[in-house]
Amino acid sequence: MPTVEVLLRRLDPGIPVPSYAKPGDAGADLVTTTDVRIPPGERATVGTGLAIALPDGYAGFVHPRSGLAARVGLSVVNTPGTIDSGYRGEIKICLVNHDLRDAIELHRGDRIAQLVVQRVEHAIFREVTDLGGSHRGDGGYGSTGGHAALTGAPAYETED
Ligand SMILES: O=c1ccn([C@H]2C[C@H](O)[C@@H](COP(=O)(O)OP(=O)(O)OP(=O)(O)O)O2)c(=O)[nH]1
Ligand SMILES: [Mg+2]
Repeated sequence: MPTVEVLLRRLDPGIPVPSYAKPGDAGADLVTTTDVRIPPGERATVGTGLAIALPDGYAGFVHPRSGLAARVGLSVVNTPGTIDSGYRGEIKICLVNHDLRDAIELHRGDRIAQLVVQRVEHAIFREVTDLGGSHRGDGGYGSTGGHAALTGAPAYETED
């Protein structure tokens, strides 16, 4: 895995420096600094106790952890949260409980999301009147079919 140095401050010295659980992992786990209870369907913003300085040309993306998502319905409201290279404040995470029945109890130090550091580029937007042709053209929003149907409707549209 290629690496990039990211300057980091621990605003909360009791919180570990983020680390990758396995050598090929894309995300380094982030923890909550506080205990929090998220009722069904509600959200809560928690601190991670970390501030970073990403190099120019990089951004951080805060993704949910799939195990917690599948097990209890925990996700990130604005997934993936975008950490700009110029941001020096505490990385915060806006969590959401997608479960409709049970609250989620989180405790200080629990790993609740993961930070993916990626290269990014700025576009130079050049306005034109003709974008040129492509195979897809302007077909979007399910134009290729195969999307799930609502209850009672056929799974695939038929030609007749
Ligand atoms: O999950 C997140 C998302 C963002 N941020 C911080 C870092 C980021 O650089 C800054 C701004 O994020 P964003 O641009 O997504 O939010 P905004 O609502 O557009 O705020 P702003 O007007 O400050 O850009 O907030 C976090 O700590 N956690
Ligand atoms: Mg913004």
